[in-house]
Amino acid sequence: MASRRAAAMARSLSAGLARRQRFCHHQQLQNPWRDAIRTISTSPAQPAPNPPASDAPVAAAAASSSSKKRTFNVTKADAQPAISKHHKITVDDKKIALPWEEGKTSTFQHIWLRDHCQCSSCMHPQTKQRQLDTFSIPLNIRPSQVEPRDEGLYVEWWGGHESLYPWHWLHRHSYAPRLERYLSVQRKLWGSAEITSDLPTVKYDDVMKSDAGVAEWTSKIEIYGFCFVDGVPVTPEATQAVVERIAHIRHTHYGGFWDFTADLKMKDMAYTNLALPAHTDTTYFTEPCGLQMFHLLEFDGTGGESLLVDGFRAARILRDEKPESFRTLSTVRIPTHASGNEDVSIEPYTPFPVFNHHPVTGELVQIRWNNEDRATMDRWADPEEVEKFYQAIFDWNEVLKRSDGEFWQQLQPGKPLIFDNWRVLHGRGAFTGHRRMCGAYIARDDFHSRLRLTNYGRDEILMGL
Ligand SMILES: C[N+](C)(C)CCCC[C@H](N)C(=O)O
Ligand SMILES: O=C(O)CCC(=O)C(=O)O
Repeated sequence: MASRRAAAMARSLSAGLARRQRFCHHQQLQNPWRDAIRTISTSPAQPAPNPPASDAPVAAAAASSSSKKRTFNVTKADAQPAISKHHKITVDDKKIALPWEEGKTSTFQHIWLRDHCQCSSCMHPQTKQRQLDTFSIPLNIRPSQVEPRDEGLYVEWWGGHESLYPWHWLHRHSYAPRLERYLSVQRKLWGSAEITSDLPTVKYDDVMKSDAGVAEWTSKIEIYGFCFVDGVPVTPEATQAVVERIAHIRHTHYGGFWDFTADLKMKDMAYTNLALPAHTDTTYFTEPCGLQMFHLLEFDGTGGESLLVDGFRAARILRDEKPESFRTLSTVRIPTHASGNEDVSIEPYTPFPVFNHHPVTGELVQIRWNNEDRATMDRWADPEEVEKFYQAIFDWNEVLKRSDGEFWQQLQPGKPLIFDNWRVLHGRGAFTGHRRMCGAYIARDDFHSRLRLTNYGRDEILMGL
């Protein structure tokens, strides 16, 4: 029995790892909880501190919920972190200390643990929203019993509410110390030569018929910053159906799904036959669009090639070669606007710099660069900064224009392109003749939702929330 179970565990874990290999073949996924099979230690139950005097505040909500039939919402993961067999779980008036087999000890404040109870009366089983009234928990709440069990840590609280915290949940959410890194994908930065020989592409049929196809598609967009879809019927309808396999379209003042030609129907230079230098779209929104799809439906003229530049690679080059300019473009906020159409004049609630970094990790997460949509820059903390800013954008432009970073491709009917508008800059050569393009925007968070769910599975994602 045990060997069959171990074999099943190994199979499901290796399947999980295999799936992860496909998703993250360009990165070392730092997820120790997925790479090691752990057993569960059953160290003896620890006597909890004496229950409080009878006049201690008891959480009314907790007391009433103990009468309802509840499930603990516990799904046992294939591999669980194990608590130490040799060190005891300790409980004081403020927190619980959990010694892990790996040698570290996590501490959790009682109020935090009670507030994060996963049972079906505290966490809505369908909506995964907290339905516990946090503010009914006494701030000085303490457990009346703590007991390690196979599935996890069992706690009975003052007032009788019972909680069960799966070991893998506790290990994942350990905050003192943090034990696990968030799921993160190491992106593959590219220059034109290397990407031309290895164009990220997926098949229309794969994308349309299964979420596994969408998993491959979204992971390639995340790793490379763009991806072609091969074999799409040359119609706006089929193109819209493909892009909606990722998420609903983000509507803007250009409409939802767009189908455009050089007719200036919208008062933006995209609706002309002019060349457009490398830029990111919608820099005038507080949140620029996440993905953008282009499908060339008709073209009978000359020119009109599409340009892609890996903005994260270009930013790294600028940082290494001209650190002062990189710093300037990471700090100087650039006003932007979209005011061509009579009925709009769009600006973000505040200007943003070209390079926007994650507030916690510091990593570069978003590039906002469109020199055409840059508004008048008349707010300088120090007017001496003006020359430094122009030097910085000249340096940035010089890097963007380097041929080893420019990937030029004439789009083909039937093979639409989708790209990460927070990372990859795009542009176009001037053209003659009739040229009809269709496509759409998708919001960044909607893209990431689909990326994570199709590549990691709902249980895994929910466990991390
Ligand atoms: C909607 N469609 C993609 C056709 C045109 C978008 C216009 C792009 C605009 N100049 C910007 O940089 O945001
Ligand atoms: O027409 C194209 O190929 C691209 C237009 C463009 O850059 C845009 O719409 O932002």
